[in-house]
Amino acid sequence: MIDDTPALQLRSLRKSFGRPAVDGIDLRVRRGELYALLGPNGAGKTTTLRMVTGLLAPDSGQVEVLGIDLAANPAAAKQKMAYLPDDPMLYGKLKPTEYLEFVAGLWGIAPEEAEPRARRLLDWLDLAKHAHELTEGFSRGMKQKLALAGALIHEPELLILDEPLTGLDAAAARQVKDLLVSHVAKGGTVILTTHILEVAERLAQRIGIIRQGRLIAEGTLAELRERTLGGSLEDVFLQLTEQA
Ligand SMILES: Nc1ncnc2c1ncn2[C@@H]1O[C@H](COP(=O)(O)OP(=O)(O)OP(=O)(O)O)[C@@H](O)[C@H]1O
Repeated sequence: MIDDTPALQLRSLRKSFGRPAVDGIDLRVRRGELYALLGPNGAGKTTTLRMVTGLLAPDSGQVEVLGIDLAANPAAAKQKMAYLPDDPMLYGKLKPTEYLEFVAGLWGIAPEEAEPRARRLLDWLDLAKHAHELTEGFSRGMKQKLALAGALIHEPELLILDEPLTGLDAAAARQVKDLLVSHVAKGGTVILTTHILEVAERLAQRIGIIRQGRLIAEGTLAELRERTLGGSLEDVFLQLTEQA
């Protein structure tokens, strides 16, 4: 039997901070998909992701991660996903290996299992040569990559990343993009927000556009083009968000 449980299902998700930030979002992301959420500043993207990852309680609506209801079973749902916030927090007095061991410990991963995983991630993200330096001396990009490694240490199926490429140089951006594409190629799922339209255009199978807390359009780039006057993703985006 084919398991068509979506990686993520949102039903009428709402959050208001005095005024609505997320105003009834329904979303379904398939397993094995790379889905990009776009939207102008303040559209509600980060608020949506924070509710998906259990950091913020919705006013109403439902979040289901790989068929698990987040509100009913938060620990099981969180085990399935990783969240990379746009301003990840690290512990400056730890070295990358210590940080990854620490995060692995929080997930209850045995050290003999955590150690090779950490080494693989540090190699992959080209951080191995800094493995024994304190992270307080790291550049923004190095911190971002280490935070990503920390988010991946428990080998989650669903990766949720808020602006993962902001502040990365070309080489680091390439490493992170390769990692995301490889995750999807292995059957995992990635949901990311980005203001870099070219990233969405090149990586995402589907793109969702959020405006004023609502999902106003969704589809492949070709489908979004059909709904508008066409042109580049930038043209399509600006038309859909009425910024053109
Ligand atoms: N903790 C909070 N308290 C009050 N208002 C908030 C809070 N978090 C978000 N908001 C408001 O909710 C709205 C949506 O914000 P959000 O950060 O989700 O937007 P975004 O789409 O991620 O924007 P950006 O692209 O600028 O990161 C904004 O009007 C913001 O000011």
